[in-house]
Amino acid sequence: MVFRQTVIRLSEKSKSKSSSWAARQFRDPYVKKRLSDPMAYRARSAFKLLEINDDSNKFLEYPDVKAVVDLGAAPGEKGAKSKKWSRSKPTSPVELDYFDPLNIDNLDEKTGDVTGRGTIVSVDLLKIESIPGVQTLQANFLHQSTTVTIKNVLRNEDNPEGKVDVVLSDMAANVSGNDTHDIEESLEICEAVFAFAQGHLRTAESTGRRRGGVLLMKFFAHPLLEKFRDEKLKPNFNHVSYIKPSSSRATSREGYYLCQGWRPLQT
Ligand SMILES: C[S@@+](CC[C@H](N)C(=O)[O-])C[C@H]1O[C@@H](n2cnc3c(N)ncnc32)[C@H](O)[C@@H]1O
Repeated sequence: MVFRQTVIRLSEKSKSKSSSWAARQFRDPYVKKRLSDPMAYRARSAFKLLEINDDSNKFLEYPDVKAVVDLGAAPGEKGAKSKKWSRSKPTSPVELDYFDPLNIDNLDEKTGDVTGRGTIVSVDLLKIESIPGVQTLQANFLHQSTTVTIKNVLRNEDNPEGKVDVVLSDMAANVSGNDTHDIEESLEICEAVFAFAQGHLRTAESTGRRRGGVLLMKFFAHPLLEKFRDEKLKPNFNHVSYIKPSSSRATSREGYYLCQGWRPLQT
């Protein structure tokens, strides 16, 4: 498997730039254009992420957020069907075929240079088209070797332990129609994501922020998932909330747990 190397250059300039991330995003006419046209987004999750970030004390925008792991990152049906998603050379800025919703790499769309403050690793069973500034990995997250690979990608001289500041999981198995089976799969994925957080998430204490160390995960509503939240998430995070973004289909039983402030019971 091939990785596109992220160029990491930490500068005061890029740090201050990133703090006004959302404001810039919404002022940017090209982003506005893409917001007005959902088909121009590679992934529907970009909308959910923007919405959740905006409504939740903008957890992605802290300058200390330098490593993000994005699980289940391949575009959904809508994005994949979009013609605009092809990798052909864009003829004008509004036809750019990528959008990094995290923007932590501060990609210069004109030059293609990446001058950001950190690393994004995107993982999916399906192939993810390359995104400038993002390291993509086609792999089964449930395999232990995937975790090892992610850690190796995250490791660098600024992050020798391969720690993560934010873990995002939009992973979900295909709905089978068998409720018991679908819930079991959702639980299995959530347990695996939690186990990854246990090994890799930076603690709130080490960031000096009560809400530092963030895990945002998709789940399918069911009492077993509530039990998981009460037994695993609540005791290990300072703040856990349930989120149903308006951009998530009302008919879907999907929801998100936003867990902020990792304070593991056992390290
Ligand atoms: C809801 S889709 C993600 C959609 C995408 N984030 C978007 O908004 O367009 C769920 C994704 O999780 C991925 N997935 C499910 N199980 C996985 C696993 N064990 N390892 C990696 N990816 C997985 C699927 O391949 C699928 O692309």
